[in-house]
Amino acid sequence: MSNPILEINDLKASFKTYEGTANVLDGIDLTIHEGEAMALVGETGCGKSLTTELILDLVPAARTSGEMKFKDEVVYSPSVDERSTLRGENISIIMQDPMSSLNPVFTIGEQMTDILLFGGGEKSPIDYLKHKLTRNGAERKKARERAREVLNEVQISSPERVLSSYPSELSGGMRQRILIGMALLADPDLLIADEPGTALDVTTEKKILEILKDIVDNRDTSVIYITHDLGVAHEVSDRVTVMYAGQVVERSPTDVIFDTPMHPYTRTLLESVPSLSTGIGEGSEGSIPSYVDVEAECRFADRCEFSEAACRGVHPGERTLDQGQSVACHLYKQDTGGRSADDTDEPYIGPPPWRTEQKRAD
Ligand SMILES: Nc1ncnc2c1ncn2[C@@H]1O[C@H](COP(=O)(O)OP(=O)(O)OP(=O)(O)O)[C@@H](O)[C@H]1O
Ligand code: NI
Repeated sequence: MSNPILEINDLKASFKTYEGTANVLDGIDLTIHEGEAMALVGETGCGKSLTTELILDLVPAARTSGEMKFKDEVVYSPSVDERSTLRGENISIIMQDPMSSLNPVFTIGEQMTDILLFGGGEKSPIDYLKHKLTRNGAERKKARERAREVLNEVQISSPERVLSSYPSELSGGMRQRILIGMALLADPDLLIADEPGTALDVTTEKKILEILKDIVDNRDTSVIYITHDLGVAHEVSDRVTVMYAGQVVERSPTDVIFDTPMHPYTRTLLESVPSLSTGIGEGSEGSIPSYVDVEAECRFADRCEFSEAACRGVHPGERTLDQGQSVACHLYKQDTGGRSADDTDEPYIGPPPWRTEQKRAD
């Protein structure tokens, strides 16, 4: 396997709310390798966006702990007060909502060249105007040329026209492509795509995902796709990380997880992927627990048909299985004769209970 580009260790994040402290992220570990496409999957509110926004330090209200490394450089650690900011340099994020990420009063061309000339960060209006007036025409022309290049890359066939347009003059699909283009301007080594295209109709969303996948394949960029849909993950990713209520419950190569989901939550997610024949997913019952006073150590315990006393008292820990899969679930301790996840050197590799039931029925 290639080198890790991003490593996150034991990331925790909480918020002060009127009801008390919301402990949202509960020790997230993530590793992305060079050139790898990872899908971060889980239902709404489970902390997918928060995890990736913390990488870019976009959540000032969050109280955090843990360690983060990007290309072997420590960007965040409990011993360091100030985080170095990676935004715009090596990591780009494609936001979910094209309309709120584009400025309605500037043309696409102006917005793209401004990113190239002044960076994407916040500036005071005075600084901004000063810059804008002093930059020379040649530089601006070069920036516009580069903007045209990335618009080609996102398969926009009339880049000149688009560069002269205002966001409101373009379709939703077009705007989403532009956001992808903007994320590419900085030539990022890691791209984070937060549910790209989900605000659009299904056909357009599919097209957006295809374009994105082509770009990622061509550039060999590492990418994190955030999605609530395992069907999407199947199309675009090499590896899947499943989150539930601020915890990672399972990781797996994409092709393996569809065949053998190990965590009961992954299984319910799979059942909610619309089947090709009926087009209707079953969905799963219940919703994620409140992050204020989460009691169970496995946060899925309340919704899990296999839950037992241990699930509420002890965090299951993550155990490595065959085929590059790993799972955090007490189910996979039972058949090891009661040994805990930490002291066993022969991890339980038997099938999940629903598989055994299937076999009996056959
Ligand atoms: N600034 C904040 N202040 C308070 N709570 C926050 C803040 N940002 C995120 N949260 C909480 O963190 C939890 C996780 O949110 P997040 O947006 O990461 O979920 P998600 O998995 O991306 O969901 P979705 O699929 O709906 O985008 C939510 O309960 C949310 O209320
Ligand atoms: Ni989100």
